[in-house]
Amino acid sequence: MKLDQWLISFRQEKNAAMPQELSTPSINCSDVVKPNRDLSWRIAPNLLISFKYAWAGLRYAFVTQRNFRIHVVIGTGAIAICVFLHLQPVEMAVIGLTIGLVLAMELLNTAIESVVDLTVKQSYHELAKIAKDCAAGAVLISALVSVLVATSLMLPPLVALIQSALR
Ligand SMILES: Nc1ncnc2c1ncn2[C@@H]1O[C@H](COP(=O)(O)OP(=O)(O)OP(=O)(O)O)[C@@H](O)[C@H]1O
Repeated sequence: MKLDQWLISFRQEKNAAMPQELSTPSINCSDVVKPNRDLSWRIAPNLLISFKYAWAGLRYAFVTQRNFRIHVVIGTGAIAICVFLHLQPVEMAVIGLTIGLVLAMELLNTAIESVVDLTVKQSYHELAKIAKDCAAGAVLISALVSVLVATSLMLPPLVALIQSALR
């Protein structure tokens, strides 16, 4: 049985089992569940085109989002320092993960901002504020965690290097 058919029969069974005053209005799930994503304006026909769209998203974020550019520069610098300090591969992997997390959060923040702006345009809405503030909060949390991780992994070898240079 297809997913949309299953959802329709599930909802009908659920409504039949409920007292009439508690049952939810019947929704035609085939209007909501679109297995072929009929609501999408365009669907990437193959993997190569999917990568092209993903690259377009990255380029958009880099060109338009100042914070994304700052995080790219800081992340690149952090990787350069890791290489310079000869950190262990696992330490580099952890720092790389946190850099990736921050950049991914920035991209999601940009996506949420765009969807919110598309929905409410230039009008004020309390839910738009919550969505944007929470997305910005997610970026902040990931950035703080990455600073904590980078500091705890880079500081000891950096201090040791400076001390040996001063001797
Ligand atoms: N339509 C809206 N309704 C209510 N509040 C909004 C709306 N648009 C923006 N805001 C408020 O203004 C703040 C800044 O909006 P903006 O679109 O610049 O998001 P941002 O997260 O600060 O952007 P960036 O991540 O690029 O710095 C939001 O965090 C939110 O509090």
